[in-house]
Amino acid sequence: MTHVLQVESINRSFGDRQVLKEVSFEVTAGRMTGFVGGNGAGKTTSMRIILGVLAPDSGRVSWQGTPLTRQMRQRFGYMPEERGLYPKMSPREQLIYFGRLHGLSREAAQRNTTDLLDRMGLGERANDQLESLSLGNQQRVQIAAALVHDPEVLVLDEPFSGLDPLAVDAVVSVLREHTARGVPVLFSSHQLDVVERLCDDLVIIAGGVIRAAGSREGLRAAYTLPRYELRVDGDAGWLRDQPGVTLVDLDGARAVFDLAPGMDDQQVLNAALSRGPVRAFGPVAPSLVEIFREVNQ
Ligand SMILES: Nc1ncnc2c1ncn2[C@@H]1O[C@H](COP(=O)(O)OP(=O)(O)OP(=O)(O)O)[C@@H](O)[C@H]1O
Repeated sequence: MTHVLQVESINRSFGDRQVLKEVSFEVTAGRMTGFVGGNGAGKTTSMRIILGVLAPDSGRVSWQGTPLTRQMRQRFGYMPEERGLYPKMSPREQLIYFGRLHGLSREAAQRNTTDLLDRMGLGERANDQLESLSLGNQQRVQIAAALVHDPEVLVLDEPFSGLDPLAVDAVVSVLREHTARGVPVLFSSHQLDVVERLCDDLVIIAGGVIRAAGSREGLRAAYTLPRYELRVDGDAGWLRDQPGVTLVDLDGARAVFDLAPGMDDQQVLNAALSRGPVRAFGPVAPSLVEIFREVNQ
């Protein structure tokens, strides 16, 4: 398979503590992949190994079917957990510097810098000293630094932490442009609501082991309970006596219920319709928070 960043059977220990165990997952071109896991689960360690900052004890990482080399990684964009900008330099100087470091011509580096600073809402602060910017704005510069050389692959460690909702949207729109051009994007986050909103694929890690991976919809479907929501005009209490129905929550006209295996949800819908108008009826998809809790149990 081409155009896929492949992490294959990575193991890594620190001393006698194994923190990554046979970690395998893929980041597909043109998709935003959210990497989620609790504190100490192994996200940063995995990302460092992808970028070659840290060596695995065994396993490998490949891009487009070829094991990564230093030269290939030069074309990657990486936002490390430990932010590494120069406090006395201006955002503009830093971004041009990083662009040049990754092989861009001066003109291309300047062009990309101007464009990115504008897109990130930093145009007016472009020439201020970085340390005079708010933390959220410094974070935007850090993200821009990972993007300035038009990377082939993007790996971002907690890019959204500390950003206000408008900044999150600005960053997401820039990242979406990269995915639209076929760039695979891997980002870690603790903000499950943000991940849920913007990722196409998900990788969930706990205790150094990949617990679940796949498309957001696929995971939701896999973890969907036989749980439904019904909203009617009157009282939905009659559901109590409906065969196969176990009420989970009843709030007058709104009910959440589980349906026994093999029961036909359409029978319940018909029963509801025979009593009056039905305003909503359908399966309840689990939130990412619920999936996350379940795989961490
Ligand atoms: N250089 C190191 N030396 C020793 N232990 C380390 C080192 N780096 C990471 N670890 C350990 O490896 C485990 C995984 O850490 P890692 O930073 O990858 O987790 P994480 O999922 O990124 O966590 P968080 O969400 O808290 O940032 C942790 O138990 C951590 O203490």
